[in-house]
Amino acid sequence: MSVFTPVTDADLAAWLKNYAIGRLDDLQGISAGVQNSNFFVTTSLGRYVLTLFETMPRAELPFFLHLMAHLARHGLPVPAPIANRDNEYLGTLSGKPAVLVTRLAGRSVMEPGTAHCSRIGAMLAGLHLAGMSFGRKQGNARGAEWRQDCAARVRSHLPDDERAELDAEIAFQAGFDLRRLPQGVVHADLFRDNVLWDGDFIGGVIDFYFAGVDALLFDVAVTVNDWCAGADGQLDTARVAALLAGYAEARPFTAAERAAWPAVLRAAALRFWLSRLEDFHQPRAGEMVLVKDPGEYRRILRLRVEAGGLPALPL
Ligand SMILES: Nc1ncnc2c1ncn2[C@@H]1O[C@H](COP(=O)(O)OP(=O)(O)O)[C@@H](O)[C@H]1O
Ligand SMILES: N[C@@H](CCOP(=O)(O)O)C(=O)O
Repeated sequence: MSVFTPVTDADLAAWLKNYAIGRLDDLQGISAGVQNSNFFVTTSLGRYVLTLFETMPRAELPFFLHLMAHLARHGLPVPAPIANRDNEYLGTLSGKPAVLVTRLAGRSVMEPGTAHCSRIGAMLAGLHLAGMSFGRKQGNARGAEWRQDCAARVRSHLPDDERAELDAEIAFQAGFDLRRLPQGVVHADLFRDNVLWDGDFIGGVIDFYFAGVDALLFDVAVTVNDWCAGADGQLDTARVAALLAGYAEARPFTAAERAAWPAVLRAAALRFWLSRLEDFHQPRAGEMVLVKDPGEYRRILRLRVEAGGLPALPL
């Protein structure tokens, strides 16, 4: 979505009295996104995005909000959370934890070229380096343990051949520990639809609500699987090379990362196959709900498993 929880103009206008951003002019539900309810909010003083958190525990939210504020301070183009008159980022609206952030300029580019991929690689490395000085710690909510648990939840919904594929990948990943690789704060969902372009420049990186501490290479793999694949899921070697070179210029890869790369690409593909399977087989109710195709990530995973000639990480 999605809008799972509606917000009325009257409720929002009353809520905004606790902020210093003027009076409400317009409120529009946003149909993109899958996990939270999002709205574009225009006030007499500016343009914002309102997010109502649907399922995440309230205690986990300050990590994301302070991370965005931290990265914005480090010059990265991320939404800045807006503090209310009590100096808090997080409030409550329609019974849900809620935040306002700045609305960033630009549009997603869904058919990126090598120049886009090079910038994305550089920005991701910048995000990882800036994250090193972020003091709060919270694990990746879609990390290795979640992947095992989610597989156990969805496998009974699958036909035999698909279940066998899933079981085989879970067994493979169980023998592989991402914690041996360099760790840090990862975005964990840096898909094309989470980046807004302002001409040739990155105008915004959004959707930090899957961020957490994990292997930095996992983030690179999530990003490569989305930005550098064709419609058939095959990797485009020129885009992969551009993204990895852009990244490595700021943070060179380690020998352990180079050895682990094929397995990490698989872990990253598995993570999105699983979440899409869960959303597909156990959908949540809502006013506008977007469900993404699990088949796309099953295919991507299969290709990464079969791949002989995966582009290597640069030295
Ligand atoms: N700060 C922002 N600035 C501009 N657009 C935004 C911003 N945050 C979200 N959006 C828009 O809302 C859509 C859904 O947001 P997203 O964070 O992906 O949803 P979800 O939280 O459900 O994953 C995005 O695709 C984008 O169009
Ligand atoms: N990027 C994920 C889904 C997460 O949704 P988002 O709208 O929060 O990016 C996917 O493609 O499965």
